[in-house]
Amino acid sequence: MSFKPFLAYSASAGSGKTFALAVRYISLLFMDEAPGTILAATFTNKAAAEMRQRVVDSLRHLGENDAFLNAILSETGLSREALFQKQPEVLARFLASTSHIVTLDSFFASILRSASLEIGLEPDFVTKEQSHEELGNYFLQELEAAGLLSSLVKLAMDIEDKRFAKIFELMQSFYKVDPLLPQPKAVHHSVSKIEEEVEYLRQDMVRLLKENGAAERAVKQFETGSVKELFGKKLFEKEMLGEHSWFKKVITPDIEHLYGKLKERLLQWVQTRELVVLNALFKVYDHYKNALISNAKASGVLSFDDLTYFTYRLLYESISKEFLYFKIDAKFKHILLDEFQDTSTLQFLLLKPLIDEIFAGAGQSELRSFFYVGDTKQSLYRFRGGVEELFDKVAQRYGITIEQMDTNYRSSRHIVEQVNCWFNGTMPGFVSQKSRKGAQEGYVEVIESEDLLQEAVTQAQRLISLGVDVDTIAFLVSTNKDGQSLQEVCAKAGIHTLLKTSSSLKNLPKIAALTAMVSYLFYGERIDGEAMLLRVGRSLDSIDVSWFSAFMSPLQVLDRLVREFGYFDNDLNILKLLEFASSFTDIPTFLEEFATSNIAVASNSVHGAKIMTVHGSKGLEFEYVIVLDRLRRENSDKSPLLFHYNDALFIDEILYRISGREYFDKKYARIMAERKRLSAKDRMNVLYVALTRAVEGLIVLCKSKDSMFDEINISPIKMGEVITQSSALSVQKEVQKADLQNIVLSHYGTQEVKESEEDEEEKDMEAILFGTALHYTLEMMGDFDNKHLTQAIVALQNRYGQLLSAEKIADIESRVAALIADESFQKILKSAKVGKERLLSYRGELKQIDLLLEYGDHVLVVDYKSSQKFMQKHRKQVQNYMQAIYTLTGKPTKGMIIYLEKEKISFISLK
Ligand SMILES: Nc1ncnc2c1ncn2[C@@H]1O[C@H](COP(=O)(O)OP(=O)(O)OP(=O)(O)O)[C@@H](O)[C@H]1O
Repeated sequence: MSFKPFLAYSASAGSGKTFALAVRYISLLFMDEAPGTILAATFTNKAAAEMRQRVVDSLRHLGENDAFLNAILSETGLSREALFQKQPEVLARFLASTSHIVTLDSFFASILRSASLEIGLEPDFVTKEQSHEELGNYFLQELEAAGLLSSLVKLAMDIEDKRFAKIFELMQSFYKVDPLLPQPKAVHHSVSKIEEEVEYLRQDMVRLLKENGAAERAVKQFETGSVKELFGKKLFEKEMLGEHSWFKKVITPDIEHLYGKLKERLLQWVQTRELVVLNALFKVYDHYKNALISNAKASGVLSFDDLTYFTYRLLYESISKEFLYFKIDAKFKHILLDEFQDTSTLQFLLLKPLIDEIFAGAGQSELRSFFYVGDTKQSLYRFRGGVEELFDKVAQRYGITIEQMDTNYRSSRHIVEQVNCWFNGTMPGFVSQKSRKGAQEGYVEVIESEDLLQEAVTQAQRLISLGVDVDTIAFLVSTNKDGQSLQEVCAKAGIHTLLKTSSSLKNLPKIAALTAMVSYLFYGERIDGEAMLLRVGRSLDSIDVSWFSAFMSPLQVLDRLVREFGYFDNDLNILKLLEFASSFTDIPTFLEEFATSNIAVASNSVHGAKIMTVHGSKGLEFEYVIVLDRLRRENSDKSPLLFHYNDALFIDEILYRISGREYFDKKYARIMAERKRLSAKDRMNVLYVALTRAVEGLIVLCKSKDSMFDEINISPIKMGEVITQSSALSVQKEVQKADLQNIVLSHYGTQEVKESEEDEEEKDMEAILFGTALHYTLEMMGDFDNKHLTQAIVALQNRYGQLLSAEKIADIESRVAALIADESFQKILKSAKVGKERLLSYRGELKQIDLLLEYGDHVLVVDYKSSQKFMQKHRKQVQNYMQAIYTLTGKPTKGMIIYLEKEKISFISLK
């Protein structure tokens, strides 16, 4: 057994840190640890959901991933036999208990919820960001009630600094780190008194300079109208005035002495001003904080910052540890943390009581463990309080061994080599990675271009034309705005893309077109109907909508539209829209509510190249990555206050930022230099994250001047070739207009897109309905397992509940259950890339393939049938599909008909 209870991995991108975390989690389960005692925290909800899925999948299909299996065997020390013997029990136990695979935020929310009454907060709070406007109002009311509105005005006047205009942001930046803030120091001096002294010194200086015959321009440096103006003079960067060429000839010991005193006084001036400003800010901040707290308590709506603040108060100020454990009904014996380099001090402090508890019990007979992984080269969230220094500090504090991992398991050979080459020597502390044995050659290309957007489109089109599936391409950009620009250009070029911000249902063009059609029918604006008609290749004059009545429910109208125009197209998002519409009785309310809705897009129904920011891509991987240089200038750091953290990672200094202060204040100069170094490091980290996301191919598009890649001395190169597994399988997933004109789409839910000639089979309406519903269930299965079957049956009931009897639904469920329990079926899925309901256009016909399984060297076309009644016809149909796939891919193509009959599942292979 190689299980080390206290361990951290600090390792480069793609070296398997998240993989190791999953292995460790499952190993603990096999070591008989209860799921409820293990806390596994990831950075995003998506990562947490993936981790949960991964645990279930791995427990179900333990034997299918050798690397995973071997790692678990080594961690647990169990034999293969023992492991497989335990598998059903471990899976059952995991599924039956509460697991804690979560984000830190949701974990803190759960702690807070279980004991919130202790701090006067109702446990049914919701977590949601609130608008600045709303918070601003609460804040002003609070200040007014305390008679402090005038101090806010005075503060604004005193500071006369544009950066302070965003006072709420400043207040919020305090609130974010509230427990870490220092007490403001008392003010011992008066600003006006210091200003008077400065003025005397300045006048003396002018007099002395003139007496010594200084040139006019030299004297002028000191002939200023205010202390602020004098403070801003660049000449103060000189330690001694004599170092400045304009004063060299006239310098005397008296002048130099005066210069020193002036600098001293100016430093005292800025420090006193800082204290005055901070004290005023803190006074106002107290009220801001009160406003937030009472608002959160009254409304039951908490922002993420509120969540952290309240949890901190709960853990550190309100209750005992014993009481907390009693309340949260869990005692964690194992903690596993991913992406630890981006953990903030506060987050760590919230976890600390739990970690301390683990170490307090270490050495006793019970197994306890703490494990964290991260890569300080990938820390991107300093601006949100992430402190990479925690990585080492935590290891030191608890005596944890930090281990390295040197092999890259993610990327192809050329990518690993090229990343080594770019960062070796340019990124401090970078250690080259090795490629894993048997890694693909892969592909890397760096292209210089002045029109990055156009080039990105050209490159994506080229990849697609070479057979790359558009779903496997990701564009990485610097900002959301850059992403939007790229999405527009891609849309014009006909490349389907998914932007993170477009993941709300109302932003999907297909759904937007459908709801606009409802709007057209109700309000009569012709333009609203155009988008949908264009998509189905019809015109307003050619459609009959006489069935429409303004008194119909939104659901009825949508349902009718979808049926009339064959719009369903197996799209889960249509179902989501129908579900949403079902709660409205009138059309105008539905349209209004939909316009402001935020309904998540069905995750497995989203197709297209992904567009995301580099920050958003952290921890993820994609087959092909196109990284774009920055399209817009980077915003400069304008924050008016600088926080300085001490060794314990608490804030020990808040510095008022003013240009030129570094000439007077050594500590400030040091902090500014450190900040500059860290910003440069952050920029480098962004490049590192961006360039390490690709599995197979990486294309970098950079500008010839002012490129963000300048820091790693990038230059055009090309290594390797694009080699795709499934050349032409990226056939249109979106129905093209031209195709639609040639075919008649049948009603949604049917598997056959082209309506075939009337024949005996299709006259039996009952059988058609049953067959359609069976296909629909199979189509709704995310994966072929029982969990997904349960979900698919819910979808089936939603859709066909009115049309099918309970008996028929139960029949469908048992047929699909029998299919997924069938070993030979699971065997054909193994090592195949699974495509469901693949739409392809062949010789002017649209074909929809139930299940397309792509293996390394061949393809298998699978068609489901509910009865063997028309076997000959079925064979012909599948052979037809095989021919189409063979022509498109050039790969040997086999066929299979799966008969899902009541009594048995049978498989007919076709060659
Ligand atoms: N020991 C291993 N054997 C085989 N494949 C592995 C192994 N470790 C990791 N992988 C695979 O390599 C890829 C990268 O792994 P993973 O995401 O865990 O890396 P990471 O270190 O967390 O990366 P990042 O720092 O970018 O988040 C994944 O596809 C993973 O399944």
